[in-house]
Amino acid sequence: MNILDTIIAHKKTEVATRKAAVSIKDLEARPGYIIPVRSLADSLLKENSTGIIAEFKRKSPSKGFIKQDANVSEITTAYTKHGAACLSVLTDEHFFGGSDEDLMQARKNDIPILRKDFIIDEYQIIEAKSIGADVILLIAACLTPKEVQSLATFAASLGLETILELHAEEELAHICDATKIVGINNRDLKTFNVDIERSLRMAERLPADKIKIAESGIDKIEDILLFKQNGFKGFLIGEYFMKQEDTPAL
Ligand SMILES: O=P(O)(O)OC[C@@H](O)[C@@H](O)c1c[nH]c2ccccc12
Repeated sequence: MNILDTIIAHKKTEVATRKAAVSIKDLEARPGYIIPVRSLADSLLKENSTGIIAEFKRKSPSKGFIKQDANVSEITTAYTKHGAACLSVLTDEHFFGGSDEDLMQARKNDIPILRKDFIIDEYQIIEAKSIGADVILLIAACLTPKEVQSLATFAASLGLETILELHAEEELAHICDATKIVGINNRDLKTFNVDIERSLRMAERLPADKIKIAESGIDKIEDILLFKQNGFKGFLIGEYFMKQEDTPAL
């Protein structure tokens, strides 16, 4: 089993446990459920947008701990103050050391928030809304095209946007009407190899009407300029920011 298979197997058990513990009715009654949703698409298409999607990530299976004692409130507020277009908060506990609580703390910032997790079930989308997320991620490598279509349509019915994450050309068939934002992950989630050029190669193959985001391994302004020249509107950056002693100016 590769790491992605391991994560998904674990996620299935986790979702079953969560479903048994908290009913959908209880999720819908949470205060976060009724707060207005902020649009990532609108934020990225603003003329003066930095396009930066700044991620809060304590650890990852590929890197281990990046910043174990990181303070989510301080870091996400600094990201927002320095012009991030969106926050991304890992909520997966087991592999990434995140939590729903982290996202709820980040929610005090008035910009869109991506719930970064491995979504395989509608329940997790209701959960995302209940903790104040605006955007969810659907990863093509662990879903069928039909599942993407159905989960993205469900998210839209709750007012949430979806980023469809692609890595390989074979996954282009996962693109559907319900997903207007497409992220290209430069990191292969099965091997952890990072190749920045991947975004550029895949970009040529994407329909023109999709908003394009480059994800992972970005640590230079030159990378961002190159992505911009190739039509990317968003740049998802985690490790580079999390490794800084001070949160860097954008
Ligand atoms: O830390 P990086 O290399 O800047 O990458 C951020 C983000 O792209 C990465 O965390 C990510 C992209 N897709 C994912 C899916 C699940 C977990 C994590 C991810």
